[in-house]
Amino acid sequence: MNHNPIYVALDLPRLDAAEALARRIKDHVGGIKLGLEFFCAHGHHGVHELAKVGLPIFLDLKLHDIPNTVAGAMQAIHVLQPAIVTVHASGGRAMLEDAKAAAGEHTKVVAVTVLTSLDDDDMSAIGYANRASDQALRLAELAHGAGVDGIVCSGHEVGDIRRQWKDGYFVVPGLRPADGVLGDQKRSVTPRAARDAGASVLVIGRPITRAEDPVAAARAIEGTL
Ligand SMILES: O=C(O)c1cc(=O)[nH]c(=O)n1[C@@H]1O[C@H](COP(=O)(O)O)[C@@H](O)[C@H]1O
Repeated sequence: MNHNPIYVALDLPRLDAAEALARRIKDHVGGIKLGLEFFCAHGHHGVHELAKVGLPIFLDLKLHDIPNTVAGAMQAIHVLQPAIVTVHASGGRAMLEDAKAAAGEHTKVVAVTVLTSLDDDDMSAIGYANRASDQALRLAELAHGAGVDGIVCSGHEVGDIRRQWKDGYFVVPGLRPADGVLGDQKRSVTPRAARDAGASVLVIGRPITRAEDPVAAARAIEGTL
């Protein structure tokens, strides 16, 4: 892979700290992911500030609402020109179609299938009959049919999904180096395994942001790819 597929998840409460960390590690990652924690705290201003670092911005808003509302939200973020935006695949086909239609020309819309923090026990507790991997495959098929650019899934199912959707754009979070602390992630693989299975983007947060030396951690992970 020529370009660096790592998007660092800057799930940090402080804007100055997020910006400083992004500048330190920018030569070892390919993009910056800003999620709900960051966006709820710093909004458009925060995204504009982080965009100054010069890396593509992945706006992980995980939109999940009726089609009209999601389309309106997509339009409201045009001005931020994100490279990638997330919506939930379980919002349904019409929502996915309208999200894609409302997205900016250069924004990839990717649909979250089954969160990497969920395992098979969680699935039955939520009321899904399918196992997590089967449900991820099913939602990937729905997203493909709805015409979005790709999906978010775990490294456990990205290989199967890649076989069925050859040119899809696949974001894989929940990644941990071989000796990494899982925390709240339940469907985890190593960054290298996810890349080998067909991931387009590797989302990595705490293994870099909470490392004693984030630059060394990012460089070490980059070196395994
Ligand atoms: O959409 C996401 O990026 C996402 C989907 C998912 O299923 N699991 C998941 O962990 N994420 C995000 O990926 C990042 C993972 O962070 P770490 O567990 O710290 O590496 C977080 O910002 C999550 O919000």
